[in-house]
Amino acid sequence: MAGRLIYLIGPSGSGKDSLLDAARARLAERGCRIVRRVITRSAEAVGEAAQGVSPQQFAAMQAEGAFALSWQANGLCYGIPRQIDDWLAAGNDVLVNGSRAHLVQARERYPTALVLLLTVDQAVLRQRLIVRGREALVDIEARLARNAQFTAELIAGNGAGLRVLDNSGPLEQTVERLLCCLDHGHSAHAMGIDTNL
Ligand SMILES: Nc1ncnc2c1ncn2[C@@H]1O[C@H](COP(=O)(O)OP(=O)(O)OP(=O)(O)O)[C@@H](O)[C@H]1O
Ligand SMILES: O=P(O)(O)OC[C@H]1O[C@H](OP(=O)(O)O)[C@H](O)[C@@H]1O
Repeated sequence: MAGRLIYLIGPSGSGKDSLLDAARARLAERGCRIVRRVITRSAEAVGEAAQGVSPQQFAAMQAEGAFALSWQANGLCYGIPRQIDDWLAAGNDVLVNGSRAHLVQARERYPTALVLLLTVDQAVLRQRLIVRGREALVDIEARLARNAQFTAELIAGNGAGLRVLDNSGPLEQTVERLLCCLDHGHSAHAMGIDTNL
């Protein structure tokens, strides 16, 4: 049986990468793979969770059909390697750190995708971005401003069927919520279930 695409989205700084790191071993136990993204960010800034490439390399990879999904956001290009289709065909679930702006396209290509929206209190979010210190303050403000656009779009209906996971509290709690979602197809402790945000 084919695996399921799990498309994790949420504001910049809501904790997508942290959650995937913290849940990595337990996801692997369940046969769920986490895809390593290709990003046009410097190798030092992407960490192990992504492959950093130049814009030219990214364009060449895209032209070769290397990506199952790709998008642009925050001045960067993001690609999800086509390898995920082999994993899905082999029966593995595949977790993607996705983009809210690319949700419609992701659902078109993977109609059975489970979409998880990670949320965090706005005041906590700003603080976490500042403490993380990956972007300059001006870029942090741009990322926070970008969120307002998505809140409006999700309220307008694009978010129907999303499962919401709140990450305002300890990460361990969010890991449990994620695993509950995956094991039972629903999030008993999530902030909302099948929300129409
Ligand atoms: N539950 C949590 N409690 C405290 N700090 C957290 C929690 N989750 C994440 N953080 C911290 O918040 C910051 C942002 O997290 P992270 O980089 O994982 O977010 P992200 O959603 O992947 O962001 P982006 O989309 O910009 O890559 C990090 O410094 C991380 O350590
Ligand atoms: O704002 P939206 O479209 O949801 O997401 C845009 C992209 O920005 C973030 O990446 P990062 O902060 O550059 O690592 C997300 O992970 C996503 O890929």
